[in-house]
Amino acid sequence: MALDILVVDDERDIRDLVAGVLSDEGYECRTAGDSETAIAMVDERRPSLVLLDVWLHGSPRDGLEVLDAIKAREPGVPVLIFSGHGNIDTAVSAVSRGAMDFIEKPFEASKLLHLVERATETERLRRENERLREGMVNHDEFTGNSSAINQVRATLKRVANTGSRVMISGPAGSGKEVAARLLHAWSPRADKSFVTVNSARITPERFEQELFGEEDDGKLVRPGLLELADGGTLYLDEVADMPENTQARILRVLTDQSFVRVGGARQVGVDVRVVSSTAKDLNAEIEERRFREDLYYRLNVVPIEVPALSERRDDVPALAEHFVTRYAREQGLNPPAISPEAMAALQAYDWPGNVRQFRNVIERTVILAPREHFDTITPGLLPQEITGGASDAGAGLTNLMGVPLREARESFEREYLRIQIRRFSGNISKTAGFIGMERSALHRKLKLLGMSDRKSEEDE
Ligand SMILES: Nc1ncnc2c1ncn2[C@@H]1O[C@H](COP(=O)(O)OP(=O)(O)OP(=O)(O)O)[C@@H](O)[C@H]1O
Repeated sequence: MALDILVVDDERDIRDLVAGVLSDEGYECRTAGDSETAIAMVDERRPSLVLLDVWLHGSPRDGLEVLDAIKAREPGVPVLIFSGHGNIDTAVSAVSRGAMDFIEKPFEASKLLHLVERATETERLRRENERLREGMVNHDEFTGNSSAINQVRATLKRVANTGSRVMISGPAGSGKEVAARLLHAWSPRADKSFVTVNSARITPERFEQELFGEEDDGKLVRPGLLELADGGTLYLDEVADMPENTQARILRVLTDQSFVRVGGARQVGVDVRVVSSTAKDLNAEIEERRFREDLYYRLNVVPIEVPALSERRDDVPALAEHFVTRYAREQGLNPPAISPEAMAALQAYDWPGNVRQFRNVIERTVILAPREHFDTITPGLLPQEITGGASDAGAGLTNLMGVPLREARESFEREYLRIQIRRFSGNISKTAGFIGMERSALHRKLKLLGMSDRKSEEDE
């Protein structure tokens, strides 16, 4: 989509001339001849840039007042000022009130184009960033129907419409970013950017430039991530990794909704919703003085916890179906079924890398599966690390050859029940249902095998 520029000048010739030059370069132009039309046009659709004459004959508001009105509505929209010889002072004061730069009339088309290009760089980067992220992330839905995930989804829905800050905690790969994107997609900011600040990937020396952008002699050199997120959501991934001096500055941005670029002197206003995530225990980080307590309270208005996959094993079937379908399609295959034994192995495994590891395992399995008659995923197709338990059982069988049948049977039953109970997260009713026993009979059996666990009984 072309960048949309609003040209505001009371002289029709100038408006048409500027609009003509810009249209030839592929920009989309709207024009306004007076202050009120200009403001109405900003309200109608956020422009990528406004070119504004300081002198607006016959308008209720002059150029500086129009500038204020635009900045009050859309603080992130850059404004370039046209000035005549007689009013350079006004143009300079416009810059101190938030305009990006000014250009004196009469001007050369090349000079105008150069300034416009620089002024729209933020918008171009913002779109580019969005496009890249969309391609990369593939719009994962937040798959899963465990009560934990349903609860997360319900909280996201409830807070999406508010501007509240949200902090999402959970181990690496559990889906914190997927949850944050869903929150953004459900919020009124959905048509603006979702920008990620990846604290672990930015070097501490570059942090401030990345976040706040750079300015030289009053001119924007490079916009920061905060500006790219204007109107949208800023996702602070792993906040605990943020350098300490940046923590203090972020705190100020949250209070003022404005910041100063590196090398700059004036305040730049932004309207962002901040969502942060952490895999660390922030209370411990605060105690160790690595994370600011005041920032913690600012960010953690609505806490959301995404548990490890091993704590919500009932999400495994839905996730398996989701990823098997996706990767089979990518390979041009019909999605295969998953055998009950393979599903049991997937559910019993502990997934230290959580959903990310799960996704990678399914992708690898689908890619490496033999192409002929590939209609079902069986345990043999899963990586050894996942089915390790099953092959241990084979080794166990050899060991059992040395003991009487009754002892061997008990050993087997103990191992079998241990895995099944884990697979159903300790829920005895569900385990009993699956293995085909009455719940009370299963309790008796567990007692007999010396496996009854008070916790799982209390859980029911
Ligand atoms: N509920 C889910 N439904 C579908 N895909 C998911 C889900 N949770 C996680 N994923 C997948 O797992 C990958 C990792 O998720 P995500 O990046 O959100 O984790 P994270 O908790 O933010 O981890 P990290 O802190 O390590 O970045 C994502 O790319 C996504 O494909």
